[in-house]
Amino acid sequence: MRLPCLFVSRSCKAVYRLHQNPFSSSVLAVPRDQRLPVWRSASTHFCTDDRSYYITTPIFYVNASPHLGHLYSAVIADCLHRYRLLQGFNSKFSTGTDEHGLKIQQAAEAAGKDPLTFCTDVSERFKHLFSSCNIAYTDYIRTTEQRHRRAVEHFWSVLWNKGLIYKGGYEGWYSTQDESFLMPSQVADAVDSSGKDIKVSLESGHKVEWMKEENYMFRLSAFRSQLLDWLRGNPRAIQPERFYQAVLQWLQEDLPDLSVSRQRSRLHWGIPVPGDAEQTIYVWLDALVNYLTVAGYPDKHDHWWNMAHHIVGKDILKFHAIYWPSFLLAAGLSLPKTIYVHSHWTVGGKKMSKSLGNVVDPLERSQIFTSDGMRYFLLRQGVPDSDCDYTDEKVIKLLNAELTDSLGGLLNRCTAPALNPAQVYPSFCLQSFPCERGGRAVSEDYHMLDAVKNLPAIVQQHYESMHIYKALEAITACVRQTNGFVQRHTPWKLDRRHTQDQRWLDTIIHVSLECLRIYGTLLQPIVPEISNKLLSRLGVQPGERSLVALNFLPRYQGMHCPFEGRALGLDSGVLFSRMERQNIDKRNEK
Ligand SMILES: Nc1ncnc2c1ncn2[C@@H]1O[C@H](COP(=O)(O)OP(=O)(O)OP(=O)(O)O)[C@@H](O)[C@H]1O
Repeated sequence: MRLPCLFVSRSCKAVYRLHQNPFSSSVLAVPRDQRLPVWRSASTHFCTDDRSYYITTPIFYVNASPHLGHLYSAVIADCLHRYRLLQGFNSKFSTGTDEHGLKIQQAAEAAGKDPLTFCTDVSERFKHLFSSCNIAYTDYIRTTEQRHRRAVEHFWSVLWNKGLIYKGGYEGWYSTQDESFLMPSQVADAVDSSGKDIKVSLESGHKVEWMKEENYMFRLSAFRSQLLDWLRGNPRAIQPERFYQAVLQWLQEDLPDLSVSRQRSRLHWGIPVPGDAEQTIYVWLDALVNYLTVAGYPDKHDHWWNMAHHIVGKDILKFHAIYWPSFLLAAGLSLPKTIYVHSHWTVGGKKMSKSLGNVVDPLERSQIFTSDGMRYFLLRQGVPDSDCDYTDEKVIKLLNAELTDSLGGLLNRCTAPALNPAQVYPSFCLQSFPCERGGRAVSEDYHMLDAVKNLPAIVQQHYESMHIYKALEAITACVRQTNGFVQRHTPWKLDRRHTQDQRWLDTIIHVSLECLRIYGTLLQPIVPEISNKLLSRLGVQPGERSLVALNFLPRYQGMHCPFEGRALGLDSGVLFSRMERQNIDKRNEK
């Protein structure tokens, strides 16, 4: 049975500041049994209690080309989507572009293009980036599409008919850059580049202006207690925990009604308010509804919507954790199951952003470091709780150490004709590596087996909580252990002419290939091309790569191993080529 699941994500401005934390380097504790573990039924079943799962990811604002931060949101969502597919879910993964609003109206004017042509051009750049980086979305939505307009108009009418939108006057601070309203306490004095006194948002640093106009207001203030009930009853609704706490804190503050329209004379690039051609719907209300549009709203949508999970940058948390759930409660719709929040990529300690112009071009970097190289770096170094500074040096060092040397080196050792002249998955000998002591294996080898046996469950737990870097930490630690296993037993010194040696040599290779099979399978959501290359080299067929019933080293448990004796796949070269600083500098100069 295929199970449903959908991802959606969206872009916007910085409204939240966090202290930069050093990376957590927690090494996952793998349970150890000092009595030399004898394990049974190691087959790992990835089940969730609720077999119907639905998850979503952001749409990106098209006022400029994509940068590395945008790719990061998409890669996280893609990784989780692929993970669900490998579990046998029917996963729906939605991304796309947010195309209305004053900033786009202004950017199009500046570019001398009509807004739709401008949006189409930038939207295509996002699509191109995503296809270059293997972002396997199933739905791509543009907020300028007719299906979305219909959904927004319907949504608005539901809120209006319930009396939750009313016509009123808005007067207050507004940041066009952030497309957001601010309380007086969120505004500070500043001086612009020409020495003029201005007011800025304390959170984003962007200029704010006093705005006074008649428009439609949403009764946000009516939803505070329902939001608190929702969060208190669902402590894992917003992850990581620090962001959940931040939202609870915001809910202690003032929650005034929200202006949800603009005068059309100021903003014409947007969806008109149904029944009032003088007003345009607020870009955030418009954009957030994209998640529903993709789910099928206003037609049949429950199937997907009741299982929605969002991936968002911390800059758009307030929109997703306060405004969006309030809109949904108002419309009588269920709330997202989880809002996964990630932090920012910085350059020299400053948030990478279009406005600051300190962006890293993700397309160019993925051409240099490969798509999988970039994906691996972003997911291995990106920590949801804290910001991370980007440098090319970090990428080179990480990829060379973990993909080229550690994983690639292990595969190369175990498949090279010198150690594996028959080019097969060799036999495992239980006498050489018995469940109890007495063979040629030593205690570290048993610990390694135990660690690799437990790895799928540990990785699953980290994928579930979006701590992908922890999943990679755990995999890397196991790869290191397997390299240590090979190094310790120096199979190249064994003499194939002696039966005992030959059996032990084959066993060492068999165990190492089994470890590699587990690593390759678990890495599929992160580095799909590298995993495919690795698994194909091991002779693992596409139908044998699922996370369901991933059974490590069945021969150790006295079970049949379908790979034993099977010919290896073709050698298609090194797993991941070494990155040389000079070559990258030369490419950068071009
Ligand atoms: N530096 C970053 N690190 C990680 N993710 C980012 C970063 N910048 C943007 N994002 C992701 O992209 C989304 C939207 O970003 P947006 O289009 O507003 O870009 P921006 O560079 O922040 O724009 P601006 O410079 O105009 O503020 C964010 O919510 C987040 O998901």
